[in-house]
Amino acid sequence: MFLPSFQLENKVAVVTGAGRGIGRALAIGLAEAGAQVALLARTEQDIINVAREINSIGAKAYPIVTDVTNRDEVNQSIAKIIETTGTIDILINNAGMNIRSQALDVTDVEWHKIMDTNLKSAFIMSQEVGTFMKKHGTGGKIINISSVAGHVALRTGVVYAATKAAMIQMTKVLALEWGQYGINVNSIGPWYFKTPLTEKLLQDEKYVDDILAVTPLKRIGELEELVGPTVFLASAAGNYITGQTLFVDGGMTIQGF
Ligand SMILES: NC(=O)C1=CN([C@@H]2O[C@H](COP(=O)(O)OP(=O)(O)OC[C@H]3O[C@@H](n4cnc5c(N)ncnc54)[C@H](OP(=O)(O)O)[C@@H]3O)[C@@H](O)[C@H]2O)C=CC1
Ligand SMILES: C[C@H](O)[C@@H]1OC(=O)[C@H](O)[C@@H]1O
Repeated sequence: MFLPSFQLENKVAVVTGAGRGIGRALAIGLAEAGAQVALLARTEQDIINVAREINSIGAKAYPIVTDVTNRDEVNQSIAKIIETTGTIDILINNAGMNIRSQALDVTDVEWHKIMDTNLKSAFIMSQEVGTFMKKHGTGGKIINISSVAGHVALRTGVVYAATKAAMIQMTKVLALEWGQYGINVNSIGPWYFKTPLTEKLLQDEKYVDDILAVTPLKRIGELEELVGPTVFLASAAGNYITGQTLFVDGGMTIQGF
């Protein structure tokens, strides 16, 4: 037998930013692969709605209102997940936001908002879940949702780009430190996908033309095309992959001239 399992039966996954967009899609996809899924976000109704979608396919979901930039709330939510399920096997650091300012216009408030939401949250979630995984001794999978913006220069803001580049480097160092505990740490780097974060931009035909001009596959990605690579990295099929960033980008990051 050479084909490993892509199934996540009996696994417990935690998804941050699971109430909308990519996080919602990843949470449902992980549940479809067999996982129980804890859904973390600040808007209770959003995560309740996603939990209902997951329950409707016969899977278990745990909506837990959490501001993942707040260490105390993170600790309380992780303790609640472990108390309820007994374990955490998979962490998806997806929560993120952007304020698309030119560098000279960025305020301190904007800096801290983007840094805390995109980078600090991923780090404190990884610290708290990594502590459990190390102590529990059964390893685990941590997947950070970075962006092509962390690898090539986009016009969507320098602070956001810095957080996404930092996520890629954080992925490598955590993979180095935690490999000995059987914890795989990887990143996914999406190009544009239609979500509430990008919806207005993707309604602008000229903007979409600009996107497609630098996208070899000449189309915007579908959310299920992010779910597949994420489930792959979260499953046994990804057991010997760590410290890597998988760009799910229609070829955008290889486009030269
Ligand atoms: N859409 C795209 O084209 C791309 C997106 N990405 C990345 O993918 C990730 C998801 O993006 P996308 O789905 O588009 O974004 P959305 O704005 O659609 O969703 C963001 C999610 O994160 C949650 N969130 C935001 N702040 C916090 C917080 N402090 N605590 C807990 N949850 C929080 C939101 O819920 P709530 O407000 O209720 O807390 C929401 O559920 C982000 O990291 C983004 O950078 C990367 C490349 C491209
Ligand atoms: C592709 C980027 O991650 C994405 O594009 C946007 O406009 C968002 O603000 C993000 O930067």
